[in-house]
Parts: sequence; C-alpha cells; structure tokens
Amino acid sequence: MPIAEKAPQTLYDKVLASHIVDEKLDGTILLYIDRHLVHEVTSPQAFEGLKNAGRRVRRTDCTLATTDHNVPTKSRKGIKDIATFVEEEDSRLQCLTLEENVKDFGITYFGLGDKRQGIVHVIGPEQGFTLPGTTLVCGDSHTSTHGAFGCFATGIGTSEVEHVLATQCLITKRNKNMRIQVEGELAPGVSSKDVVLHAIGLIGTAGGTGCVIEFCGSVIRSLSMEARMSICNMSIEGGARAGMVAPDEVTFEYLKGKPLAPPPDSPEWGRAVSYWKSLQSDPGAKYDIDVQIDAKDIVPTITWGTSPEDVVPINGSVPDPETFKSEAKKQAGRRMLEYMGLTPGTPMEDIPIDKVFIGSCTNSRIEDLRAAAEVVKGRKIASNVKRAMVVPGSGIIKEQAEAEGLDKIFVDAGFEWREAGCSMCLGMNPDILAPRERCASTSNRNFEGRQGALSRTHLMSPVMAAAAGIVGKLADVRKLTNYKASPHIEAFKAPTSSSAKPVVDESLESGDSSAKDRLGDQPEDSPLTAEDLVTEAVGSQGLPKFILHKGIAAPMDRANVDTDAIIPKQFLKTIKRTGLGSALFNDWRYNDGGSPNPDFVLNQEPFTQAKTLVVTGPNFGCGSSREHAPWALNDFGIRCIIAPSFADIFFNNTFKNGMLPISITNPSDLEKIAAEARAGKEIEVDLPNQEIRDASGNTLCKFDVEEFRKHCLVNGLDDIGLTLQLEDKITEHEKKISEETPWVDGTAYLRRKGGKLPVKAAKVPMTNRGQELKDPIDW
Ligand SMILES: CC(C)[C@H](C(=O)O)[C@@H](O)C(=O)O
Ligand code: SF4
Repeated sequence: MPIAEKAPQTLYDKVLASHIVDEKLDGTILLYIDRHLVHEVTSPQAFEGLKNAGRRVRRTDCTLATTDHNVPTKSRKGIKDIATFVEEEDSRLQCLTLEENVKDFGITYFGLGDKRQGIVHVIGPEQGFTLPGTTLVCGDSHTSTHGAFGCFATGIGTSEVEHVLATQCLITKRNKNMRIQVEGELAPGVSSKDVVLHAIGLIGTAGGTGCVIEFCGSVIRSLSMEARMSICNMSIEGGARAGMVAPDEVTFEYLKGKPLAPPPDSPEWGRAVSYWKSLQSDPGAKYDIDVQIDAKDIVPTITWGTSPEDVVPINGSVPDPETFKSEAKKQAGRRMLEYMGLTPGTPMEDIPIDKVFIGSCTNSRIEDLRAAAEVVKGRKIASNVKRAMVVPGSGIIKEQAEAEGLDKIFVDAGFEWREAGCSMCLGMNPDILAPRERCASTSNRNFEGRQGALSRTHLMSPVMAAAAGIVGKLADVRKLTNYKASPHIEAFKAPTSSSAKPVVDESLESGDSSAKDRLGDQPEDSPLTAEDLVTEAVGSQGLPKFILHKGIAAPMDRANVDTDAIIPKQFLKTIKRTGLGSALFNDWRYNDGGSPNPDFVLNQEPFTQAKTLVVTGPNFGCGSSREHAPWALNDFGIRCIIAPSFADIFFNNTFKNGMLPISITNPSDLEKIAAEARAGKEIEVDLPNQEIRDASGNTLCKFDVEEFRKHCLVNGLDDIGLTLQLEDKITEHEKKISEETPWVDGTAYLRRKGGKLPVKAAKVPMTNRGQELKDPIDW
C-alpha cells in the first residue's frame, strides 16, 4: 500500500503536533508547555491552590517570574527592598506574595533590584527564554507577543496557570488557522504598530476568535524581531488565541548570544537552527481565514474610540456614528464619542492631548525608543502637554538606551525617563491619567477607564506618540520627520560583554554550567519535600457541580464587553478569588461618588438577584485574561452567561470556576431568551440535556457544549487531578524533548536529579480549593 501523503501543515499545526501529550475523541488536547512566564497579578491564587493541594511546581527550570504590573516606575536608586519601595498597600502585598511564592517553590525570579526585571513579555525574548517551535504560556493576554519567534504562545487564566505549574500541561483544543499576509513596502512614517492597528481595523476585535494568526508576507519578513513582537502582541486585540511568525534568519540573528538560547558556537545551536528552519508553513497548507493586506494601503493609524478596532488614518476625521450600519453600532458609536469627548467630523490632527505614554509590552523595546527619540531629538514637548513619559520595557533596555544617549534626548525634550514596568498601560501602579485626560499612547488597549477612571486613550505607534508630544495634538509624524521603519539588521542585541554589563546576574554566575542550565535551578532547601508532592489521581469535587441552574436573568444589550469593564484594574490587586462581586462592572454600576447608577441593569429589581446574564452583543469578555472577571460574576451570583459569542480566554476561565458560558448563535433563539430576561422572568439552564427553558418549563432552545467541559462541570471536577492521571504520558513527552530538542529542556537540574522528577503521591489527596478528596476521578 502506498504511504498516504502527509497533508501540508501550517507553522501552528507543526508546533501543536509536536506538543500533544494526549488527545480525546471530542478534540480535547493535553498540550505540553515548554515555557511558563509568571507575574504578580495572576499568580497568587494559583500558588495558593498548589499549596492547598500539596502540589509542587513540576518544571521550575521552565518557569520564570518577574514583577511588572504593580511596580512604581520612579527611580530605584537606593532601593532596599520591595516592602519599603512599593507604597500602595495592595500592590505591595501582591509583589511580596510573588516573592514569597517564588522562594517557596524554587522559581527563578527577576525582582526590582535586578536589571533583568521588566514587562513579562519583554524579558522572555530578551533572555532567550522564548524560543522558536516551543509552546509558551503566561497568565496574561499579551503572551501572544512571543509568537513572533514562531512559537505557540498564548494567554491563560489563573486556574490554567495553576494547572501548568502543577502539570506543565494545558488542556486545550485545536484552533483554526488564519493568515494575514502583508505584501509590499511600508511607506515612510509607517511602522509595525500601524500594520497591526490597520489589520485589527479590518478584521475587528473578534475577527481572530478561535484562531491562531500567522503573519507573513514581504512586509513581515522585512521587519525586525521587535517589530514582529509588536504585531504578534496585538493579535489578542484582534481576538486571536495567538499570533505567529515563521522563524527565519532575523530570528536566529536575534537569538544569537541570548543568555538562555543555545550558545551560537555549540553543536546544539546548529541542530536547533535546522529544526527551526523546518517550521515554515508547507506550500499548500490550508488556512480557515485568509486576509491580504497591501502595504501601500497602510498609513499612520490611530484609534478614535474605546475599542482597538476603532481606527482611523491620522489624516482622517472623527467618524459620524449615524453613518454606521446597524442601530447597535450607532448606539455604541454615540456612547464612545461621548466618553472620548469627541465630535463627529473633527479632523484627528485638531485634537489636543494632555499626556504622552511611550511604553507597554507593545512598544517599549529599544527600537521603539530609538524611533521615538529620532522624532523628539532637538525639539521640546508642547506647552499644553502636562506630562510625557518614556517607560522602557526592561532594565536591560533602559541601560542600553542610556548607553546610546536616548534618555538624554527624551529628558531634554521634556519627557520623564522612568524605570521598567507596565506603568500607564494599565495604571495598576501610580502612573494614571486623571478623569477626562487625553493620552497619546503606544499601548494596546483603549477601553473605557483603561489608563485611569474616565481616561481617554488614543493608540498609536511610538513615532506618532512622540510627534503628538511635540505638536501638543494628535499629529502626523510624516510632517515632522522622514522616519522609516528600521530594517531588521538594526535589531537589538542583548548586551554581551563590552557594550554593557553582563545580563546574567551574579547569583547565577557561579558554577560550571551554561547560563541556560542555570535557569531555574531549584534551591536545595525548597520547603516542599518529595513526600509533599502529588502526582496521582487527585482532584474532583473541587468545584460546585453545575447541573440545573434556574433564576432571574439580567439582560445586557452591548457588544465587545471587555474584561476591564467587567472588573477594572484596581480590583486585580487581591490575592484571593472571592469578594469581587461588589466591584462587578464597577464603572458602569456606580456613579463618580460611589452611589449606584440607577440606569445600570444590575441595580434594578429583580436583576439585583440575577443568576444568569443574557448579553445580546457578540464577543463578551474580550481583552485581558484576568480570571477576576468570572470570579466577580460568580461572587455576584451569576454562574451562567448567555451571549452570541465569547472571547476565548474568558470562555475558558468561566469553566474553570464551575460556571457555564453558552454561545447562542441563532438570533431568534437569543431574542427569545433576552425577552424572558427583559420581562424579569426566571430562566432555567439544564446542562445534562443542553437545553434552556422558560420559567414554566417550555423549551426556548438547545445549546452546544464540549463533552469534556460538560463532564467536568456536571461532576464538579478539578482538572489538575485528571491531568495528573496521565503522569506516564507527560514523562514520556519530557523524555522526547530531552532527546530531540535538548535546547528546550537543557536543565542541569533535571540531569542532576538523575533524569527523574522527584514526585511522589500525596498521602492525603486534596483538591486545589483545600478540600479532602473523596472519590477517584473518572473521565
Ligand atoms: C493583569 C493581566 C491579567 C492583564 C492581561 O491579561 O492582559 C493585563 O496585563 C492587561 O493588559 O490588562
Ligand atoms: S498590556 Fe500593559 S498591563 Fe498588560 S502586560 Fe502589557 S504592558 Fe503590562
């Protein structure tokens, strides 16, 4: 019999296939995760879960932590420790909790005293922790950034963080393949940020839902790694699970000499490069969605509204919502303009700004700072600009920029030169906008309240933000300079020996192993001993079962409800899963002074008692991966959300908390349910029969749910326990990595332990919610 020809595969298909540990008939995949990045906001509850269940971190050598969201960006000169440096109490607690957890679990950590500290998506690539062909996760939606290296990198929620810490695997399913091909040459003044804003404008914030986007074409190939990262970073703003770029010479060049990449003169480097070259999508590979963009259609682009899809060319005007297609869109548009304080028809270049923010995981890399400095050099910020900040993505970038004199250029122009962190991208630290202040920002989200309550954000490229600072209004950089996106040869190289101090800190300097081997060496005195560890069938009954769910349903007629709206950033500082119900939809639910807004549905009777939320607009839960969103809904009493569609990460997060999101795509079915909700009547959700009924028991419609998820909900199962039952398969996969792609494993730690992970069954199996386990798990 002739051997059947293998179907052509995409880059994503190839990376996925090489990481599957197990696949169920319903398409549920247990995916091995090579790299796990951790930060202080989305990890406390995950570590707490591990402690409750007596579990350990399976691969400390593949886990890297830093603190970024909460950290002040004021000068760190003379810093003693985080406890005295971080003034705000909740932020301090979150940072300290991370420091305690990394010590307890033996995880490598870049803290504030370490120049490798920075935004989690900046430090991974910078260290060579991010490598082509790998799988990488982080409890953060912008994990998509790392896909620029040709790895499958995706944001996950806190329950999944816990799952990956415990098992080094993620339960997932196959995504669709989407291709965005950008051909031609970028015009002067146009950069990678314009490419991605333009693309999101075309596909919309839900355009990539359920997909992995492969960015390709001559424009992408011509871009530096920094520029490719900016593009992949914002794939999440296009709703995608991940963005990817096939690794090529630009990628290899960038990785050469990075501390955790294989040393360029080693045989491993040669093997790695030839493997990485094989990851290109095969000719004829099929894409479910194909988008072609001609570079000459891309001009410097900015946002006008409160969703990243609301883009307009800088030489355009504020759009008129009355020209929008549907009534829902018109309404949303009117609301956005009111929030943004804009009038239809105003030329974008006539809009004055108050502040400038150059930073964030989208645009805080050396190339971004160089480009912005080129624009401001020898100029001063306009007198109406109250504050202009430059926040480098990491301590290493800051140092490099200073070595090049960029700090001086910015300071001379009137910009503040800050320390590394997320800063005003999200404002969990003190860097926020005052109400109604307008900001020219290089970040990635312009949601209501994103940079501070009632803040107004316009997203743009670093050169455009720099130009806005100089002009004092949203400005067309092409009128100021002849800026041209740098060709990739100028890509940033991590400082080696002479240009700057070494990037590997003293604590990791000793010993004879390579830097890569040193990463994550588990301290000998790790407080969790082998006897404490759990690998057997544990879990189950960690969550309340979801079977029949009956109660009042609150109607919500909105599209693209983002998780920043469901639970604003100031409430993410908790280290617990509970108590967030009163902050649910905070900015919509309460007036400025804190009194309840009578117009908001959850303040009206009988909806104060709602157990289900019926949303009539698509893409509920888009944006940030914060699991605080389902926690807040759950704490309020809402365990079921019905909507036409959901953003992927939010959708996953709800299931992990014993909640059920139901996607009803048929408009007349959805309308029937919404009508019951508006009438203040109860509805009943029957999960075993996959049916929604009215208060009298009449069927309104049926719904779909994946078998595995249904099984877990109906039985209240903790899926970490289920995964740990596949210990043999996971170990088998780890052996394969060590043999076939040793640069990914590369742990002296593992070898020192004789190639075996020191795991044993726990004596008293516990659930991750701290309850004793009674029945075995069944799937
Ligand atoms: C805090 C974190 C969960 C969040 C994210 O997932 O994106 C943050 O980084 C953001 O940008 O809103
Ligand atoms: S989007 Fe902003 S807050 Fe989120 S990780 Fe990036 S820099 Fe930090």
